[in-house]
Parts: sequence; structure tokens; C-alpha cells
Amino acid sequence: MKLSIVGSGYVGTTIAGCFADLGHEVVNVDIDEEIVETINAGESPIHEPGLEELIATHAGETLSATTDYEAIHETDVTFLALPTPSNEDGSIDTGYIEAAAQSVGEVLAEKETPHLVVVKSTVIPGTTEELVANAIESTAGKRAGEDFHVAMNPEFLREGSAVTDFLEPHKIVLGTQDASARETLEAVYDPLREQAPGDPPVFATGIREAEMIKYANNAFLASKISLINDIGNICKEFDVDAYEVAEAIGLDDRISEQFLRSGVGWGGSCFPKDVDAIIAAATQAGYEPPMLEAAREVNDHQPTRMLELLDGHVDSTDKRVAVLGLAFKPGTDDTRNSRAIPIIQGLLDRDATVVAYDPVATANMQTHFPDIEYADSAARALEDASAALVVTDWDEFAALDTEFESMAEPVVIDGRRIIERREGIVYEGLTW
Ligand SMILES: NC(=O)c1ccc[n+]([C@@H]2O[C@H](COP(=O)([O-])OP(=O)(O)OC[C@H]3O[C@@H](n4cnc5c(N)ncnc54)[C@H](O)[C@@H]3O)[C@@H](O)[C@H]2O)c1
Ligand SMILES: O=c1ccn([C@@H]2O[C@H](COP(=O)(O)OP(=O)(O)O[C@H]3O[C@H](CO)[C@@H](O)[C@H](O)[C@H]3O)[C@@H](O)[C@H]2O)c(=O)[nH]1
Repeated sequence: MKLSIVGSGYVGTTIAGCFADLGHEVVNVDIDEEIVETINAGESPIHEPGLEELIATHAGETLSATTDYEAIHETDVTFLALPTPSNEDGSIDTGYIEAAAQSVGEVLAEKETPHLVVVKSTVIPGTTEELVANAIESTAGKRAGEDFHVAMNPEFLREGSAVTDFLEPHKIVLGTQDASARETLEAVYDPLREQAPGDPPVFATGIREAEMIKYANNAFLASKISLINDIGNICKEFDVDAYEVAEAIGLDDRISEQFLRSGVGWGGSCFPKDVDAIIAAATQAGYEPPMLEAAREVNDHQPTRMLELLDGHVDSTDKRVAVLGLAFKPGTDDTRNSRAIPIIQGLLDRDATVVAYDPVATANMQTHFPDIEYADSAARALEDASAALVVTDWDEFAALDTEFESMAEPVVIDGRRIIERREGIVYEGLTW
């Protein structure tokens, strides 16, 4: 099939590369010329394992990119993979998706053949049927459900494993309001289902349900981490190892072993904004969700607890303090809502000299903190430091050993359980 994908960020580029690999003809539409040129040159605009290869293989053949919305005219289905960031009050900012939907409508005004517009972005229930459909109707001069169709197909991929997650999903949720839209979407996913291991289930549902499933998925996972962090904080008070506790409770299928790694908490472009957005939307609708508010509160407090552990060992005023890990998780250069941000800010508030290191995320963190020192290796960051705070669980940190010997004071505060306790360093785990 011929697919257009509007928005070529983490989600849009990943699904474009994958859909092209599955045999579809794909065009990415983005307003960012640099991204478009990068894709057309056969390169990936984001750091994501396996994506570079997919783009290199298909660019110039079944995959292309453009800033010109007219490209949508030649396609059957358009996915909207636009940002849905937070407003200042935490509520969803639908400005990008509305603007893109209007631009899609302008093209659909001149299109005679059937067209399906699929919202891939994470949006509050009602957004697809109301805001997106209305925006297209207003510029296309056509009727949703008659002249064109809308659908919602939430995405569950994780950064750092986006390609594998997309090609091997645990479920495919198709939110539609009519049979023709569902059949078209099923046809888009048929090649994926044929090759994916374990025949992933297709969950066909309504549009609003599909929108809510995405928030429920993320809210549940974020809350699970906050719950193990809450339990982990209790463990720390009683000198109990929260990781042993987690391993045991994870053996219960009803709990499951996943997302039980306690520490400095959840960051990234999704959990914080999506938890905020669903709390804001629910509150506006008349229900203040206490569990989700508590999950957020625990998460907001974990970096403070990490800094307090540091204070118990070192007065960091005018001392060099190493921050190991800047990405919000390993395997990505994304620093959006990384726990490293409140950690670095807390160190600066203490008048510490921050020396930060990350294998791939330095450039992105420089936009948040242009004036701190960035080291080109973990070893260099540790030199003469009076403490090290481990914020991201990159594998290479587990291999650090004699490097700690160059520290002025070998205090290591581990927020991710990645460093082994050993002689020669003063080691504090956040929840163990
Ligand atoms: N990042 C993830 O892991 C992930 C996973 C699942 C779902 N989501 C959701 O998917 C959506 C997209 O997230 P993302 O991380 O890919 O965003 P992103 O910020 O990485 O990419 C968005 C892209 O949209 C482009 N854009 C902005 N306005 C445009 C316009 N009017 N026309 C064309 N292009 C435009 C930007 O230039 C950018 O390249 C969000 O709703 C997010 O919550 C993200
Ligand atoms: O046991 C755990 C697991 C994760 N994290 C942290 O949680 C955050 C999010 O991690 P992860 O879920 O692996 O990454 P994301 O790429 O943000 O993916 C989440 O957000 C995406 C965007 O909505 C969804 O598509 C995915 O299903 C969902 O897992 C990171 O800061 C992790 O360090 C923990 O602290 N402990």
C-alpha cells in the first residue's frame, strides 16, 4: 500500500523504515528540512538500533521524505506521528496535530479516491473524532466518515528498541468507527503480522478506547515503577535489598518481573507527559485520580532522595561531582525529562562543579545545561571528583573498576543498580 507518515521523529521515522521494510511504499512528511534531507540521503535522523540499516536499504526506493504535503495525495493512508507535548499545566498541547491535520485537509480537498487518516500520536480520548476530524473537514471541505475516514492506532514502541518493538509488538490496537477503516488498517498491518513472531493479537476497538488504552498502558507502567520505588524507599530505611524483594515478587505471574527496577525514577518523552496529560484531562472532566498523582509525586521525589544521599557523604560546594548518564535510559540519545536534569540542577543549586558524561546524549544535554563540563569518557569524568552519581544504566558503567581510583573521594551514589559494591569505594544504592 502507499502510506504517508506526517512527522518524522522517533515514532514517524521508525514506523516509516519498518513499513518500507514490510513492502509498503512510504513517504515521510516533515517540516524540518534537515530531517528530510537526512532520510533522503539514506541516513537516520535519530539514534535507534537497526533504523540506520532500514533507511539505508529503502531510501530512494520505497522510502522517501519531503516537506511537501502534496505527497499525501498519492497515498492511501496517512499516519499522524506529531508531537503531543504538555502545556504548562500538564494538559496535552494539541497544536502540532491540529496544524498537521489542517495541512492534510488541504491536500484531501483535491483528492477523489478514499483516504484514511490514522492518529499514531498519543492523544486524549475524543481528540481523533473531534479535533482531528474537524480540522481536516474544515480545510478539505469534506465529511469525516463519508469522504474520508479517521482511525486511532496507538504506538507502544520504546526508545532504544523501537525497531524491534514495532516489528514484534505485544499487541496491535486498531481504533476505528467503521468497517472500511478497520479493513484498510488491517491490510496495512497484515505483512507485519505475517512475519512477527508469536502472531501478535489485533485488538479491534473504538477510537476513544484506543486513545485511552495508550494512556492506561503508560500510566500503569509508570505507576508500577513508582510503586517499586515506594517499596524500595521503605527497603532502604530497613536495610533491605529492594532488588531481591523485586526478584521474588516478580516470580508471581500476577505481578511479573518487568518494570520492577527501582531507582531514580522514570523520565523520557512519554511517561511524564502522558501521566500529566491524563491527570489534567481527568481533573478537568471532574475526577482527580489519586493513584496517578501519587505515582507522579514518588517519581518527582526520587532525584531529591538521591541528592540527599550524596549530602550524607559529601558537602559538594565547590567540589567536582561526576554525573554518569544523561540519556533518560540506555540505548538512546534522548534526554527529554531525563532524571539527570533534576540531578544536575540540584548539584548546581549546591554550587558543585558538575562533570557530566554520556556515551551518546551529551549534545542533547548541552541544550539544557550549556555551561557545565562534559567529559569524553566516564574515566575522565571521575578524575578528581568528590562523588559520582549514576543516573542512566548504560552497560559500560558496569565495567568501571580501577577508574574509581582517580577520584578525590570515592563516593558513588548509584541510582540504577549498575555499579557493583566493592572495596575502595563508598557505595550507596538508592533503594538497596
Ligand atoms: N517517542 C516514543 O518512544 C513514542 C512512543 C509511542 C508513542 N509516542 C507518541 O508519538 C507522538 C510523536 O512522538 P515522537 O517522539 O516521535 O515525537 P518527535 O518530537 O520525535 O517527532 C515529531 C516530528 O514531527 C515534526 N513536525 C512537527 N510539526 C509538524 C507539522 N506540522 N508537519 C509535519 N511535521 C511536523 C517535527 O519536526 C518532528 O520531526 C507523540 O504523541 C508521542 O507521545 C512516542
Ligand atoms: O523497571 C524500570 C523500567 C523503566 N524505568 C525507567 O522508566 C523510563 C521509561 O522507560 P521505557 O518504558 O523503557 O522507555 P520509553 O521509551 O519511555 O517507553 C515508554 O513510553 C513509550 C512512549 O509512550 C511507550 O510506547 C512504551 O511502551 C513505554 O515503555 C526510563 O526513564 C527508565 O529508566 C525504571 O526506572 N525502572
